[in-house]
Amino acid sequence: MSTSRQLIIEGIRWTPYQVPLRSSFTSAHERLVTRDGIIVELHTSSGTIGIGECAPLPEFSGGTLQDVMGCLPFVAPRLQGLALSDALAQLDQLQDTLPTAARCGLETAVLDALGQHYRCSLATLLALPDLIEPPTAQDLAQAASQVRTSVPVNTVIGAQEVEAAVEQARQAAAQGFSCIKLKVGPQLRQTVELVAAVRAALGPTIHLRLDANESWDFELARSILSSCELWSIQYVEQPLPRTDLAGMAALRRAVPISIAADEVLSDLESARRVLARNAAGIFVIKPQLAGGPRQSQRMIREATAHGVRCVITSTIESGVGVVMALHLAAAMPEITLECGLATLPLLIDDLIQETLPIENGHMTSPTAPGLGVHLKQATLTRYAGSN
Ligand SMILES: O=C(O)CCC(=O)c1ccccc1C(=O)O
Ligand SMILES: [Mg+2]
Repeated sequence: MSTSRQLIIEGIRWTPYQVPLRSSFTSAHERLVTRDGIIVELHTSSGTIGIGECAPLPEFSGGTLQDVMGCLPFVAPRLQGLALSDALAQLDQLQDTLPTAARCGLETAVLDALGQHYRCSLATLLALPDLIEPPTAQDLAQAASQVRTSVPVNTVIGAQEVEAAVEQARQAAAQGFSCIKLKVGPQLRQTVELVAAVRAALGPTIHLRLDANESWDFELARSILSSCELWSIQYVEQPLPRTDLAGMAALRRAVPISIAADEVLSDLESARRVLARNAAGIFVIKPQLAGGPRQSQRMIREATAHGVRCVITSTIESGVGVVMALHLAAAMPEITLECGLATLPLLIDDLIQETLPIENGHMTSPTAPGLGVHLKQATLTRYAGSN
């Protein structure tokens, strides 16, 4: 196997996009109408192109789209001329100076090119014990054998009137989803009514999870979750503000429902703080916000070592970012719960040529080299943003 050392980064291009959602999507944070992000294309000396996506969520962490746009002209030249493996090391070194989504997009593009070079999927690359170069054919076969072919996913239902949410939940169950996540807000009666109605409509076996996106305080959380105990909730994401680690830890003791950390997880350090405070039983890992697939892997391994289970989710980005997260989920045996990756149908267009079907509540990571997906250039041009 030839080493990737001969493979040099010749240039990096980036294109901002703004893709409308099919219909607006509401959480306790905001009402999302369009999704903005940046597609990165990395050209190598062998003529291959690696792609990646930067799609920050400013209300979470890691900066704004403008922050990412602002840093790319400075980072790109520092990667240019480097071998792919040196570029990964360089990104690690720059880690603290880059918005996490920038690091995520650049790292994805490097790994996509690396996977194409070794003719293995990104999932296989991520399942290697180490990215020591070059992996032998046996290393790659061993890693490939650990990759799951199919990843169970949940669907997510935006905050809305009970009747409409129940109808969407019915449709999701009919499509084969066995896990449904409901976005909820700071209303006690409406939330309990919603959970009861969805549970009644779906029967006892579907997994139901809630996402409060920080909109509750301790007493409201205790009331809602105590009232929902009967309806069997898999877990609730970020019930309390991200700063309230003590409240999260106390809530875990006060209610018999698992508490998941989401907004509070902005990097490895924040994950360590949550683990140290015993503030969550589950981690929601968004590779865009964690700083890319490899940083996500570090967080997932530390969490797992502490008995905390992890879920990988999208940030409602395009197919480029979602397929990266799907490869990550497929590569890691630690990931056993349903992942929040069924979000491409929310967008008018996913910007990729391939389709990533959701069948019976599962998604399959591509086996083609690298990410295994390619940009629809004309569509990217059509949705090119003005950022
Ligand atoms: O988890 C999912 O099913 C989809 C991902 C999701 O809900 C989400 C998407 C964009 C921004 C925030 C969130 C969130 O989990 O809070
Ligand atoms: Mg969440």
